[in-house]
Formats: sequence, structure tokens, C-alpha cells
Amino acid sequence: MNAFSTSKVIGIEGYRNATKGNKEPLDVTGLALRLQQTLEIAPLLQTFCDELAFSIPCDSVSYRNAHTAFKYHTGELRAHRCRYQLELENDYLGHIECSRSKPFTMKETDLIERLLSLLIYPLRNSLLYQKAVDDSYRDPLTQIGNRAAFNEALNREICSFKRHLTSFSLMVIDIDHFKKVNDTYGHIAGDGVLQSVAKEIKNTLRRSDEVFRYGGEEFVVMLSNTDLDGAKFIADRIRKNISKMTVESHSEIKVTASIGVSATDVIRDVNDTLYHADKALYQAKEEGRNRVVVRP
Ligand SMILES: Nc1nc2c(ncn2[C@@H]2O[C@H](COP(=O)(O)OP(=O)(O)OP(=O)(O)O)[C@@H](O)[C@H]2O)c(=O)[nH]1
Repeated sequence: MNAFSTSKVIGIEGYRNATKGNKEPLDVTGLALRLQQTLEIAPLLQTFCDELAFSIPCDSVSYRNAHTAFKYHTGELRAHRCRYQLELENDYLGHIECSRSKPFTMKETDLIERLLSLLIYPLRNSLLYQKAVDDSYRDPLTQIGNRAAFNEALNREICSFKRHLTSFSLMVIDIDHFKKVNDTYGHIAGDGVLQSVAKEIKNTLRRSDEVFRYGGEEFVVMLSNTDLDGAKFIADRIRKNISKMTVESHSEIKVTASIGVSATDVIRDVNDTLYHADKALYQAKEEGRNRVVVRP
């Protein structure tokens, strides 16, 4: 048997067409209210899937958003599928796909479209909310996490250390004589340097490690499950890579950075790890810059 597959773009027009002549006992108001109870995308989709399962037998439902890379999947994928691109006033809201082992009837796809039409407004609100949350944790210049994001990540690591003694290391990275870069080449060039440094640090790290812009020309790197030796090795590599990097559109600018490193220790208070990394940074500055100083 060949798989039946349908693909369609659905927006508010889809709703108007799908509701024409539909006799399904769908509690539109009740569902609309339930869908408005959360701004989190996963619980919203869960509510939608529960309603869908109640109205139409489906083996799987998956959602993905190509703009945010968010994915949601429930159930087991089967051969017969109907797939919709969700749009509202030309805003792309993602793709949703339902599957099962027997074909969907026209009446069923009409009902799916009706349900989707109830989903799209709450979904757009969720996506806008998620974007606002993401933006509040991101530095707009370098597109890496900001200080608020770092504070959250640090709290998570501190809790994990207290509960399971999982070690972590911190690196504080400060660009040397950055004021001189701004004074000599201008603030736009200075911004370019910050972007290049953020990119260089990110490219040097493993995927599991995170870099944040702590403020001004200072960055913090969080290395989970990494001891002091491992952190020093990575810090040396970052320092070297920054000193060799080329700043886009300003190849004449040479940049170096000083790095202070510290790690958790069972004897010392875990809350002081940042303080010690910062102290190590000051020592690196005092000792002549463009170097890594480790403070156990
Ligand atoms: N272009 C640009 N400059 C910034 C930004 N944030 C902070 N700065 C500049 O960063 C510079 C920091 O200078 P200082 O704190 O004196 O440090 P420094 O010149 O790097 O000297 P050392 O750290 O001692 O090596 C100041 O000139 C700030 O104006 C930014 O977002 N963009």
C-alpha cells in the first residue's frame, strides 16, 4: 500500500474553509481557553496533541520550527501523513505533521485544520514570548549569552556541585588595552573586535562549554566537568588563538587577551570560584598581559 501524504500551508484562511459545514462536536471555546493557559511551547503542543488524539486517532505528531530549531515529537511515526506549514499574517510559525498507519479521510483533515486554526494564535504568542526570553539572555552585539545568562548557568553549576560534587572551571577573559583600540580605530572597529573575540572563543571551545559576555570587554567561560589542568589547557589555546586572529574589515588591529582561571575545590566555598578567577585575571594583567594565570 502506498503511503498517503498531504502537505498544505495553513493560516487563518484555512480555518474559514475548514469550518464550512463541519459537524464535529468540537468544543472550540474550551480548547481555545486551554491553549491560552501557557506561553511555553512544549506544554502548548502537548495540549494540542491531547485534543487531537481525542478527536482523531493519530500515531504521531511532530512540530518543528526552522527559524528557532525547536522540535517537538510525540508517538511513533507511521506511513500515512498530513503535514502543514503554519502561517499567520505571513509570519512563519513552523511545520506540524500527523501520522498514522491508515489514510486520513477528508473529514479528518478538515478537523485537523480546524484544530490547527485554534492553535496558531497561541502558538504565535508562545514563539514571541520565547524570543523575548531568549533576547533577554543574549548580548545583541556578539550574540552570545549575557551576564544574566551567565548568572543562571553559574547557579546551575553551583547547585550541581553541591548535590553531586561535579566540578567545573571558570575563565575570565579580558581584552588587553581595549580602550586604545577604541581610541585609535573608533568604537565601530572596537565592536568588531568584540565580535571577533567572541567568535574565536566560541570556536575554540567544545560544544558543552559556554561563553558569555560578562560586560564591556570581559568574557566568562564556563567549563562543566573540567578540572584546573583541563581549563588551563583550553585557556592557553584561547589566548593563542586570539593573538593570531584577524579582525574582520580591520586586519591591521592586533588583539591580545589576559585570562584568569579557577576551578571548584572541595575545601573552598564553591561560590568563590568566580572571585578567584577574577583575582587570577588581575594577576595576569599585573604580570604584563597576554597570559594565563591559574588560581587553584
Ligand atoms: N567598542 C566598544 N567598546 C566598549 C564596549 N564596552 C566597553 N567598551 C570599552 O572598553 C574599554 C575598557 O577599557 P579599560 O577598562 O580601561 O581597559 P583596557 O583599556 O582594556 O585596559 P586593560 O584591561 O587594563 O588591559 C573602555 O574604553 C570602554 O569604553 C562596547 O560594547 N563596544
